[in-house]
Amino acid sequence: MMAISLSTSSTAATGSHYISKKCTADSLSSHSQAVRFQRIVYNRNQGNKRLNKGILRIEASTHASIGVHPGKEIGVDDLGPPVLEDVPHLTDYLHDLPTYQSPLISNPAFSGGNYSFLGPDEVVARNVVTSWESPGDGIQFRRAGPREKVYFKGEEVNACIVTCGGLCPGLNTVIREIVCGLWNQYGVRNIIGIEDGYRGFYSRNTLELNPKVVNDIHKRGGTMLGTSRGGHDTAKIVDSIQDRGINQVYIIGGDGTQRGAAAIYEEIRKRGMKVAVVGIPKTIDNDIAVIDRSFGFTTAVEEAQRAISAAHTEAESTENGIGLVKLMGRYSGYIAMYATLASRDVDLCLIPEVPFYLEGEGGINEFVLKRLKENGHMVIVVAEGAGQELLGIEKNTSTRDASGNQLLHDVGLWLSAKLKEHFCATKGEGLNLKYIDPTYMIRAIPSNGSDNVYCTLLAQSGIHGAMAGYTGYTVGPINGRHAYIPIWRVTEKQNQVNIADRMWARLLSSTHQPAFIKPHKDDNEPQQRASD
Ligand SMILES: Nc1ncnc2c1ncn2[C@@H]1O[C@H](COP(=O)(O)OP(=O)(O)O)[C@@H](O)[C@H]1O
Ligand SMILES: O=P(O)(O)OC[C@H]1O[C@](O)(COP(=O)(O)O)[C@@H](O)[C@@H]1O
Ligand SMILES: [Mg+2]
Repeated sequence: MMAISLSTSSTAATGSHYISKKCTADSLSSHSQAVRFQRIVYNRNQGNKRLNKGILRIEASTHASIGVHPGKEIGVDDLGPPVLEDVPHLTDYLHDLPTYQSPLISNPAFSGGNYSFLGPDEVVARNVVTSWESPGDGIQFRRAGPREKVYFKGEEVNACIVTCGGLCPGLNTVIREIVCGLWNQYGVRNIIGIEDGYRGFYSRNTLELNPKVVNDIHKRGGTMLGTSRGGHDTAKIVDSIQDRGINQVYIIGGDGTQRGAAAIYEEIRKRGMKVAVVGIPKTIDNDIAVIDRSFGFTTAVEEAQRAISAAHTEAESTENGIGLVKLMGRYSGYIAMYATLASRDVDLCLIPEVPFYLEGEGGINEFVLKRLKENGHMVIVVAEGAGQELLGIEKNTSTRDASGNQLLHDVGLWLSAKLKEHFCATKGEGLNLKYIDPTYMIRAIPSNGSDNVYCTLLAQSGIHGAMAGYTGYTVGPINGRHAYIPIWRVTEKQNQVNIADRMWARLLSSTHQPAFIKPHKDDNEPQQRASD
């Protein structure tokens, strides 16, 4: 029985705001109902500070759901303003699906220890750093993990896995762990791999996957399934899913891929199919919003150290030596920033988020000459997307790849030429500049130990959600805990390095590089960049 009645009353004189709720004993057993209730309270109090001091009177046995005792009067502030950004569930559009006891209950790997299934009210908060004064935005995501009730019997699952977009260390590990997790934990026996990305759904054969086939793949870079850019045709993909009788789709890829996954989910829902769509976020650039970091990132940063060390060795072995390393990072400079922080040999790090300039006071030329004078050598790390505007690339006119991503010009070559030119003109002598561009070497490698563990968690979190009937979600860690995230959340914007954040400040204090704030032409006041 689901009977909720909300009644509100407020007295303007005192600013008290009463919300009382009467419901039957089992009415708020559903967490989403409890959260909806909290959201109503929160929304009602938004925009009116006085009402935040109001009283929420709970008159039902909802304490288990929202953590307070029945009948107790508590301030709205006691509850905080939680807003669950929930993910879709198959029962949102297929109302009478049967459920089954999770097979994990009798799995020795789980039942031997203190294993417990996740409750309906377990969530992960987006913000964990808040203040006494303000509890933060209250946004929460559903915690990932196994549920006691599942919506698929192992033997009825027909799963498929596809990898899309650029390579990333750990792709094979995720594939392996999805296969092994489905097989060993849920008794799934029908798992196929779609070859070569989205287009493989309708243009290629499939690979049969089982624990034996995937056993060693995590030791190799790349993806055993192949990948591609472009070629997403939603209707054709869903036709193929329907024709093959697939009912769980695991899609591993970056922001473009997740947009494709959202389109697939929408079409599947429109057709009323019992198919769970799971997005597993992947990108070497670490630019996926909401999640802590993307898998393969730490492996790439580690590999980048080899290039930076080589650049340093070359630079310090000659007079006026510069080692210049270009690292991946199309729109965000995370790899360059973390590789710089990890190395401590870097004198200058350039990223897309920080516009820079060469000439004049506070520019790169001045800094390079100064650092060479002080140390005799220097190391520069530049993210591939940095300074594109200086190379004369207009955002909307440049060429794009098959997925619509902007194709970049080589900022490393450009910077090498510019520095040599300036040094020769100023000093009348040559610069020993060695340009190292490891490009694909930092991503076409197997993942390191820590990324492997992370990939395992991602894969298993993804599987548990699909088995529990959730769909149309991306899985990933938020503040260290894995959660199910609505896909729109991770595609609405790309993460970029926040240069107002302390991590960038740490880098600046490690490199002592210029801030690239140009002196104002007229009054010598610093001119703030628009992006600051
Ligand atoms: N807006 C979109 N809608 C549907 N599919 C998309 C969209 N953007 C990209 N894709 C598809 O996602 C796949 C991977 O995208 P891409 O941008 O190359 O890599 P990534 O997913 O790593 O960002 C491609 O097959 C591409 O066609
Ligand atoms: O594989 P391609 O098409 O050369 O792409 C190179 C680009 O891929 C990236 O590794 C990012 O790829 P994704 O967006 O697919 O994760 C960028 O760093 C780089 O600019
Ligand atoms: Mg991308």
